[in-house]
Amino acid sequence: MTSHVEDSGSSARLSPFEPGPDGAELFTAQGIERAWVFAVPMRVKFRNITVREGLILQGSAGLAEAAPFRNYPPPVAATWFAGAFAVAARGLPAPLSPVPLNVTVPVVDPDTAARLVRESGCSTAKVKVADPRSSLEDDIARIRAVRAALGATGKIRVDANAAWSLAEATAALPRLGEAAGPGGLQYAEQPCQTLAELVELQRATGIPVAADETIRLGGQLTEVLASGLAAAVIKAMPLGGPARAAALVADGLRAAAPGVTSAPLLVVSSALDTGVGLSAGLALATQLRTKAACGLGTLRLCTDSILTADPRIENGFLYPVETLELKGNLPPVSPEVQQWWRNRVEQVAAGFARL
Ligand SMILES: O=C(O)CCC(=O)C1=CC=C[C@@H](O)[C@@H]1C(=O)O
Ligand SMILES: [Mg+2]
Repeated sequence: MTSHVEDSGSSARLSPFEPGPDGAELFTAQGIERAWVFAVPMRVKFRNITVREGLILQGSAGLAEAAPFRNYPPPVAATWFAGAFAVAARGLPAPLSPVPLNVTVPVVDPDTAARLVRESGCSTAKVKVADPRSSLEDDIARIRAVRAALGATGKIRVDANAAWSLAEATAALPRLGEAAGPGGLQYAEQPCQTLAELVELQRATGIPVAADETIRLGGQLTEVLASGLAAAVIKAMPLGGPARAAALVADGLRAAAPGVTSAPLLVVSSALDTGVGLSAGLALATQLRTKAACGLGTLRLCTDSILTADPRIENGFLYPVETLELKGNLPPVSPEVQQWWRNRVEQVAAGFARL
């Protein structure tokens, strides 16, 4: 069920990044002084990813992360780059607050799931479900193991990454809620694809539902905030950086206010970022003053780090790191990966030129 990444390749990799001609022009216009490409192996396969890749950009205010997933469409990738340009040029607000975390439980066997929960110190767990490589019975066993490790008072969320039809989700969620035991599920994150399905599912099952892909890929943050869904998953860099993400949330909540009686829980989550992107997540959580456990504990899913010091996880909280500094002695990224990111930046530059 779980594919483990080879030990031999467990080191993070980092190389200076040479943009192509259009990318170089874009970087100069955006005040980017230096850039690097990174590749960090994952401990376990996570949403089909075994190596997390992306760019680190340095501007006058510091480091920023531009790491849209390879399969992201160009406009979503461009928004992510725009966010990185903003962070590199203007920096993050200070000071950043520590935030409570959820432990992220990938599609692993029940014993591994329980161990991840126990090691995390978190009182909220987010369990990945509905993976094509596993069954509903596997999901139920994983959730039971998580409940046993978490104790009766912990909260359990599940994330289906839009894998189910409305009918499948309507059948599966009550069973997962039962497996979660006391209190059931805190919420189910993106069980189905469309916002209409999510709203109908929450109404039909009475189980709280959160939107994720509808926001970060579908661009429907405002609609989600007005929809009556129980929670909204907000990711700083895919939404154009922490300042823009916070502004979009504030605008959306203002617009929704007259008709919506209860605002959704705002859950700031990682995009499997390095410590650079996670710092932007901390900035967003600080600005939104969200009390919900954040999905920013994902460094545990990686084998290694590109920074000399990362935001620190302690007792289920993430604490900011004062200075972001890249390690100086990492092995280089493969030519194929470097070329892929050169092409990605050329494509993003073409999009910016059309604006
Ligand atoms: O929210 C968390 O606990 C961790 C982050 C996480 O689950 C994700 C990070 C990156 C890509 C996504 O597919 C995935 C998610 O769907 O929320
Ligand atoms: Mg999600």
